[in-house]
Amino acid sequence: MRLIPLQNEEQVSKWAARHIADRINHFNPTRERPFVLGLPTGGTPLKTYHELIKLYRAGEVSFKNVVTFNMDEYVGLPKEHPESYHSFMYNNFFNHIDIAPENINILDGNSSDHDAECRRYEEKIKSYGKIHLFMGGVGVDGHIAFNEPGSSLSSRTRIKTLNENTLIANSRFFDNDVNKVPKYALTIGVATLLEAEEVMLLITGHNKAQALQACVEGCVNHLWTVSALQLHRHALIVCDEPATQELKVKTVKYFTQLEACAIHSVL
Ligand SMILES: N[C@@H]1[C@@H](O)[C@H](O)[C@@H](COP(=O)(O)O)O[C@@H]1O
Repeated sequence: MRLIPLQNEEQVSKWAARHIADRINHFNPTRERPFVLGLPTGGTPLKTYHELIKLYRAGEVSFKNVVTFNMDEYVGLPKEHPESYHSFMYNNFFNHIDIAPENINILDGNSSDHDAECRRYEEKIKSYGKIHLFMGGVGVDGHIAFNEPGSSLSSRTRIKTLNENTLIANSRFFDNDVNKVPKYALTIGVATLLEAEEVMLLITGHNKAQALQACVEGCVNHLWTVSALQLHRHALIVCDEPATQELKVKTVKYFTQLEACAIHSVL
């Protein structure tokens, strides 16, 4: 695991955007051999999307030969709803870059057969071989994508019931009315995420401090699904200072020193 402790959200988003651009450019994708990028929604990655758009406009990266897979989508919310993850992705990212529409993959939360939709998604990922880089965020209770506490660490893409914490946290996007938040979502599984070649999580803010601690210092535990990252060969956590509040000083120092002198293997 690499932990990149930075000062603030702005630094986190610039670091993450630069990392994604570097990975794409190093891969040198073509139409026949695209770069496959996994993407999240949420407040945390918003600034990273803005930074990626800036890099694209500056000619420093192109998404022409990039295929994307989103982590999750609410069930039963129309695609056009302003809070659907479809709307989020198009409004905040896809409409501003040169990605081909046919290269965008987002789970369909309105399909008539959710199980078949989830199977289709897994098969589509497999058809590209693997996801090269999956960016993610984390919930206050340590969930990744919508893998709520207690989710199997070997789970695949499936329908999940959202727990009360998540409904309350996400009600901020639904007029602060918990009853307006969809009760179910389709989500990639923990195992789906772990199969990506590299996973980069963005963890910012005081309210994520316990999740970061569980991820870096805790035991691998299904109650904090983010801790499954410890099983990944190339897990990368980019965090700000407020998020490190629950970590031991020793832990932060250790990872800071590692970054200062590390030689990173090429994936
Ligand atoms: N399914 C999403 C997660 O993918 C996201 O990481 C989490 C935290 O979002 P935020 O970044 O807004 O705190 O929210 C939702 O539950």
